[in-house]
Amino acid sequence: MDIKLITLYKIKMPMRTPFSTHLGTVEDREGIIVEVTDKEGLKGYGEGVAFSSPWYTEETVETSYHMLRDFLIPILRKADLNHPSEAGPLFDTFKRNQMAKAALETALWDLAAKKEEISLSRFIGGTQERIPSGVVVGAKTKAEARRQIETYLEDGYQRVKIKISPENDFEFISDIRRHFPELPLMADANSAYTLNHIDHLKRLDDFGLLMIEQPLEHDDIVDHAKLQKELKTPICLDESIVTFNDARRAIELGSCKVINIKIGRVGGLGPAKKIHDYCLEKGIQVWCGGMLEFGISRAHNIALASMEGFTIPGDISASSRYWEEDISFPEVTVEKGMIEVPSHPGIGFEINEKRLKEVLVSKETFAFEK
Ligand SMILES: O=C(O)CCC(=O)C1=CC=C[C@@H](O)[C@@H]1C(=O)O
Ligand SMILES: [Mg+2]
Repeated sequence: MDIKLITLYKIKMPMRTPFSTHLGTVEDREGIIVEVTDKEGLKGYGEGVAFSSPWYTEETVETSYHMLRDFLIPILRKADLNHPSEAGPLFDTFKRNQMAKAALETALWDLAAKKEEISLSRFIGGTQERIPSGVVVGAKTKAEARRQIETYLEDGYQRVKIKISPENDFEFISDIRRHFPELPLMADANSAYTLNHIDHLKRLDDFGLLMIEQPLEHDDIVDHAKLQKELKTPICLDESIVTFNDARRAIELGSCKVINIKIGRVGGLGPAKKIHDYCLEKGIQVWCGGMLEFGISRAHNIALASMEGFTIPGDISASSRYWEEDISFPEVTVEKGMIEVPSHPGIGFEINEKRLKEVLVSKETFAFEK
């Protein structure tokens, strides 16, 4: 792919409103932007979506940076890649660290699509020109959740996801159902329950949730299979699916009826596409998850979600959901509940250089000699 240099930008930006789950609250979002420049001067962009601390998965901004600088960029230096799909298997020489791998791998996909002068969506086989948009409410109180939902429905979002735990689930969900009986609603537990909560969780079946996301442990598929047999509500796996084989095994065991595909969590666009294709073949529904991300990762999500199997609205919301001003432009907007898939080459968004400078923490460049 004739790479000339790679630049890592570490950035930090305040969120418009803090995002809370039972595991903690994010107020300032740190991240890594990866810029890969080829010998013609074309630039591809990826984003490291790990958080500052390891509350969601074991990765952090610092572990991702370490992996990129000390392992992934060096391995890419020695390789002679012809196509971005070769990066995933190459990076799998190293165990896990999926978000670090995805940050670099997605930049290669963007670069390759730009070289072909087609949109990333078309390059990966996307077929949808517009994708349905859902939004996540990360509120601490039910009054705040209700206020946020009202605003999001006015903005046209097609589906709402709320964060739950055994301490707040009935209070939140029954309040929302009372005010919004027809709302397409789902709940994300981020592993707040155990199998001892089976009877408690069965009672949630009455609320007509679209699905419950990751109720049990972050690395479990066995107990989820037991739970799914007891619940009418479909289980969606998020944290448990880190590789293609995790998805294959979970489907074989009956651990879920839906999978949330996050490019960062599974190590890149190549693995994300492979999981999508397998789920489509097996009749398992998929949707594209979010990581409170900046515009680069959001753009990759839009391209992924344009693939045939992504029929459920994902956690892909407008840039303004999280940011006063993003590091890319144009802003992602939601019109009548839909986001347009760009048709420009690559991800179809440009870097907002002024904003990038404002939020920059550090910048490091790695030259490739060949
Ligand atoms: O990016 C978005 O809009 C949604 C983000 C979101 O819901 C999540 C991001 C990261 C960790 C979690 O709390 C949650 C999820 O589990 O999907
Ligand atoms: Mg989740």
